[in-house]
Amino acid sequence: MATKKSVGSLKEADLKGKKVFVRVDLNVPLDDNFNITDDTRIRAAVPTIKYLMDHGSKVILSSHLGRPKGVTPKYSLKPLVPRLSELLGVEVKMANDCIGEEVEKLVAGLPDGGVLLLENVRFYKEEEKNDPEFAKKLASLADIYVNDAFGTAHRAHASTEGVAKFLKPSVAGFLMQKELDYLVGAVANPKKPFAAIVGGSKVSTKIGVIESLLAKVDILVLGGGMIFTFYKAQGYKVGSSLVEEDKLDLATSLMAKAKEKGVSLLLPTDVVIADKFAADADSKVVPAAEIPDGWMGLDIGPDSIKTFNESLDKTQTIIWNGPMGVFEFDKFAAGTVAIAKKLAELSGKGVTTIIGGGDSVAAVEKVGLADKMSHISTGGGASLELLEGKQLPGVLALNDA
Ligand SMILES: Nc1ncnc2c1ncn2[C@@H]1O[C@H](COP(=O)(O)OP(=O)(O)O)[C@@H](O)[C@H]1O
Ligand SMILES: O=C(OP(=O)(O)O)[C@H](O)COP(=O)(O)O
Repeated sequence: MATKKSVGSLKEADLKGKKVFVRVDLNVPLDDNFNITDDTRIRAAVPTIKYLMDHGSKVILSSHLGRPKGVTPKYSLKPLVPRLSELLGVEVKMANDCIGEEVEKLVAGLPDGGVLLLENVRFYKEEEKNDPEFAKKLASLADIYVNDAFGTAHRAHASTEGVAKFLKPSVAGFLMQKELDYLVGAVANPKKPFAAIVGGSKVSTKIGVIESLLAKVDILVLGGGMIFTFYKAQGYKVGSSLVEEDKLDLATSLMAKAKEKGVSLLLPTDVVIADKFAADADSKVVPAAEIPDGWMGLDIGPDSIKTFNESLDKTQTIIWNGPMGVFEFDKFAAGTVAIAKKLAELSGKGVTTIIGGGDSVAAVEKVGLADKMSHISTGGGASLELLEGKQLPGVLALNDA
């Protein structure tokens, strides 16, 4: 079955004076003093909220923060109110709960265009259990449901899935639609040649993505910790690099599958090795097949960067998931930085560049190139599931267009 891409549109909904329950993903990182260290997800939620405000809706925002077990003040959404208010240009009201009488009163007092933020929906265990009675209580607050929480769309929870059953219309917000357009649309009908770059630590977490992409791409570039399993499968010495011994046959079969499908599979030809897993490790560049005992590969080497760049120059669509090396250590960030720079450069030339969530987004942000890409996903797990060809419960629950 094709992944659901088309869902009811927010633009078709009658919004004036309506109470709209909007599930957003405001699960942002906070430091020990409750300062927001990355507000990307808040900014990404703004277009839908503003649209609803401008169309006279009473906006009820719901989100989770972290993974609390019961009511946990540390996971309150209150610290987000000032930034949200600033971005929206209104004073956002905060509820101390997400259901119940006090919340109902606050909703009743909302003017058209007003915004109320409900407290962390995961303070109730019923949320993650997708309890229908709890979903019904959430739904009873509103007339319409909008799901804009792409980052949580792979969870079948009460506020992301259950609530849609009790409210009509239930539609996707603009962020959700944009994520689907890129991660489903661009991948299903890419401008060709189409390349995927897959990195990250382990083959095991990316098998589904690699298999699914092998059916679609012209070029598959592999980097990160997973390459050593591919090297070992070819009989190379890998020193103390990360290897998944139980995935050697799988690596061999993925290489065979690429050949069978005519996909150009590119593995790094040289690697940056280290004498220990540390920021201050001794390092040197060696050919991929010559990693000495006691050394581990932590980044792709300069020759590989050159070859990868030359291949990427020929493409029209690129999707990237997973860093090329241990980019958290500056010494081993060059491969990841080079790929980020190449994608930024190609975006400027009209190539569609999609960053599929997770650590690759952190890497692109670290080098300040986030705004140069065609699309940066706000969901790690959710984008991975989409790229694997899975359906997202939060999307399936919405009314079809
Ligand atoms: N050669 C390597 N050896 C060990 N770890 C690596 C290597 N290359 C990358 N990594 C690590 O992989 C992690 C990201 O992996 P993963 O979670 O699979 O990526 P993503 O979050 O983008 O999907 C990073 O923390 C990075 O340090
Ligand atoms: O941060 C999130 O996921 P992500 O780290 O995979 O992008 C989402 O807010 C989902 O959170 P969850 O994984 O606790 O359900």
